[in-house]
Amino acid sequence: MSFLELQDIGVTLGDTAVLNDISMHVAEGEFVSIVGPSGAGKSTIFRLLTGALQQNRGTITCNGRALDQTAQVFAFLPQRDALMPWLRILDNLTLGLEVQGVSKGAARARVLPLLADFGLVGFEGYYPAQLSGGMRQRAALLRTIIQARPMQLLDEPFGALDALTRMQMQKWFEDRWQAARWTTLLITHDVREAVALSDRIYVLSRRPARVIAEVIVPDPRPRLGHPATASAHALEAQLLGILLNQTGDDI
Ligand SMILES: Nc1ncnc2c1ncn2[C@@H]1O[C@H](COP(=O)(O)OP(=O)(O)OP(=O)(O)O)[C@@H](O)[C@H]1O
Repeated sequence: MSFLELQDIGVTLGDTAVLNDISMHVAEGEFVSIVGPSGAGKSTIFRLLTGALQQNRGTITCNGRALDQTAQVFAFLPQRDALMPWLRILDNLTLGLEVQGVSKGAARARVLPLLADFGLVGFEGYYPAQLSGGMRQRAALLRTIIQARPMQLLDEPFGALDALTRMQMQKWFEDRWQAARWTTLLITHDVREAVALSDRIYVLSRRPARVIAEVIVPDPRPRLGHPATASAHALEAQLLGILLNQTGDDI
């Protein structure tokens, strides 16, 4: 049984049909990515999962039960403004736990041992604007992961980074994921990133989004830091071809 299951989800916002009969699933410990054209409706799926929006049609279940918005299934890394600029890094890191009701002291005790692995030792007292883009994203990822929720929702976590930092972060994240096997749903525009990190990839059409392809990535991990295999290149080309067929002028 899948951990998360979306069945025939339809969303209309105002007069705009955004999602059209979307069905997808994620198994426990699986890494699944969603790719699709700009404005297709990818983030809208996360808004449904986090309870910010209600679907017009279809069902979402988690472990076979209707998604209970109070069950705190998901740790969510939003696309923008992931860190509070007015809070020091350590306070940003503990924020998610404090919102769950964990005391500041207990939250710090959970965060501090992980700072080294996330490359943040010595930066606890800095404000987000004082860190590099890569460090800010590592902090945002740590704040998400430390919540120890059953599933991570990551919306373009590396999207704002320069190309070199993005590659370094992807490799770093692949290593962390391989060790921890967080159940993960990732939104990305980057097909290379999707192929490098995922077990499975859903491709959405342009709006109103429906699933137009589902591909399995068979390559063993770790994948990054090695030359990509011929099958990975072929998958990337296949995904790009599907996406380019979907995009008009709004890519
Ligand atoms: N309140 C609303 N009324 C009408 N349309 C809306 C509303 N909110 C969002 N939309 C539309 O829904 C579509 C889906 O938005 P969403 O942010 O989910 O796309 P996305 O695939 O995540 O985009 P991107 O890749 O650019 O981040 C967009 O085309 C947007 O214009």
